[in-house]
Amino acid sequence: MRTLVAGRYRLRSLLGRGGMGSVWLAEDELLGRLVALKHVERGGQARALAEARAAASVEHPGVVRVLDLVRDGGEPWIVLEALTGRTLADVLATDGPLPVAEVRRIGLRLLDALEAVHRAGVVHRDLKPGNVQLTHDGRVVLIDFGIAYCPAYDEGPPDDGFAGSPAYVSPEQLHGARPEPASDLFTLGATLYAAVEGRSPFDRGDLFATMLAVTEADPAPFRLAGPLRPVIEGLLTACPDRRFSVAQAREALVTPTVTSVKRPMSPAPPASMIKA
Ligand SMILES: Nc1ncnc2c1ncn2[C@@H]1O[C@H](COP(=O)(O)OP(=O)(O)OP(=O)(O)O)[C@@H](O)[C@H]1O
Repeated sequence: MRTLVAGRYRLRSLLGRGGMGSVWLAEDELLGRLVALKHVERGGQARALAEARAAASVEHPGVVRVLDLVRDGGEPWIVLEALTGRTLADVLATDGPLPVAEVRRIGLRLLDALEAVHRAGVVHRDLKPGNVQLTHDGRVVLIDFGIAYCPAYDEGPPDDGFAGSPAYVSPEQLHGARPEPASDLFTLGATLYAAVEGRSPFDRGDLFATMLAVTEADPAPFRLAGPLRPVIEGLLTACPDRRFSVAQAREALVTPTVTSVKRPMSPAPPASMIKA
């Protein structure tokens, strides 16, 4: 494994590995500071450029900062601010479900981040516990814009069929609908459910059953959410037009007495949309 990338970034240690590639802690030897380097191993230069542009178009403390996009031996590396801490997924795996007050704080910070993302015209499309970094200084940061939709650069809706994480996507994503901000609010609901209940609301063990649950079933029973249940249900409303907006979710999080919203049904996805 090379240790110096683009003649400047000295790789120090592996921070994480996902479906698209690996993320390294590195030292920027020119400026003498630490950065995170994401080696985009799948999808090549075009995918890396799309990911870097989508994240770079948002300037907000709740969104990972993109510093550069470099090539080394023809391979793309995204240079990101180095975040401390762990992902929400890691925290849940080791510590179990979080207290209501902490989930409320995370929810409010993620709403701020999503508002900035949507104001920039971007749809993240992959909000889930594994893409939320909780830093040591209390930041809640949205990472991984690998499948984000950014109309300023994308010519049309993504042609990748279903993309996202089945246990967290919205029903309309499963149907291949044009990406809309409302989808990120559904995935926020699924993420907050997981944070307070300790598991995905729709994961049924296998891919097909999980996708059916997203489109047809109610979330798994609430046991620990307490006052957060109404806002999570409002966000998990199947019909995007009736789903909670950022403003409604924020209001329900700060005054958790909103009446519970019944989650309407939506049709199952066509079999052609389902990838193994
Ligand atoms: N800027 C950063 N600072 C510190 N750690 C990071 C940073 N970005 C990502 N990571 C770590 O690297 C891991 C993988 O990052 P990321 O989710 O961007 O990769 P991916 O290949 O797109 O993953 P996935 O397939 O899970 O979506 C994250 O879970 C996180 O632990």
